[in-house]
Amino acid sequence: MARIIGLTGGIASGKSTISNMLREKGFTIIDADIAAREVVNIGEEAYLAIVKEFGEEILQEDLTINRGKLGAIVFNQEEKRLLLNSIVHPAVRKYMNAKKEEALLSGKNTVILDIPLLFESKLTYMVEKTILVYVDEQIQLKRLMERNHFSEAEAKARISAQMPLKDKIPLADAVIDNNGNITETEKQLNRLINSWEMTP
Ligand SMILES: CC(C)(COP(=O)(O)OP(=O)(O)OC[C@H]1O[C@@H](n2cnc3c(N)ncnc32)[C@H](O)[C@@H]1O)[C@@H](O)C(=O)NCCC(=O)NCCS
Ligand SMILES: Nc1ncnc2c1ncn2[C@@H]1O[C@H](COP(=O)(O)OP(=O)(O)OP(=O)(O)O)[C@@H](O)[C@H]1O
Repeated sequence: MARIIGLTGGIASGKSTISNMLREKGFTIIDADIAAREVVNIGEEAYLAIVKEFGEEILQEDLTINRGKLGAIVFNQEEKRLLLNSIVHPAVRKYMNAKKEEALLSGKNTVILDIPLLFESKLTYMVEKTILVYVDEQIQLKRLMERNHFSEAEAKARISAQMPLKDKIPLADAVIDNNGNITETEKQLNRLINSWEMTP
C-alpha cells in the first residue's frame, strides 16, 4: 500500500531544500507552489477569475500574472489574500490530487506532497503523516530577506500571513530542525527516512 506524506513548513523554512534532497534520493514530490503556478496559466479558470477580481493592472505586458504585484497586494490586505486563496486553492487541490493518482498508478511506494499551508488550510486529511521543516523566526526572516531581496517589512508581511512555525510543531508527526547547516539537516532527514522505512 503506497504512503502519502505531507511536507510542510513556512515561507523560506527550507521545504524546497529538503524536497530536493528527497528527489535526489528518488522520491516523488508534488509541489503545491508549482501547482499554484500551473493553475493560473493564461486562459485557465483561476487566471480568468483573478483578472476579473483584481483587474487587468495585475497583468504583465505578455498577459501573464505579475506575481510581485499580486503578492504586494495580498500580503498586505488579508481580505484580498483570502479572496485569492478562494480562487486558487480549489484548483491547486484538484491538480495535486490528479498528480497523486498518476504517481500511485505508476507504482510509487511513497508520494510526498509539499504543501506550505498544509495546517492552515486543514489539508492533513490528504496525507498519512506530516513532516514539518522548522526554523526559528529570526533565521526565517533573515533567509527570506536574503533569498527574495525583500525589506524587513515585506518579509514580515509574508511570514505573518502564515501560522507561526512554532505553533505547527505539536501538529506534526516529525520535525526537521533546519536552523543549522545543510549537512545537519540531511542527517535528520536520513534518520527519518530510516525510522519510517520510507522507500521511493
Ligand atoms: C501571491 C503570489 C502570486 C506570490 O507569488 P510568488 O511567486 O512571489 O511566491 P510563491 O508562489 O513562490 O510563494 C512563496 C511562498 O509564499 C507563501 N505563500 C504563498 N501564497 C500564500 C498564501 N496565500 N498565504 C500564505 N502564504 C503564502 C508560501 O510559503 C509559498 O511557499 C502566489 O504566492 C500565489 O498565487 N499565492 C496564492 C496561492 C497559494 O496559496 N500558494 C501557496 C501554496 S498553495
Ligand atoms: N540549512 C540551511 N542553511 C543555510 N541556508 C539555508 C538552509 N536551508 C535553506 N537555506 C536557504 O534558505 C532559503 C529558503 O530555503 P527554501 O527555498 O528551501 O525554503 P522553502 O521553505 O522552500 O521556501 P518557500 O516556501 O518560500 O518556497 C533559500 O535561499 C535556501 O538556500
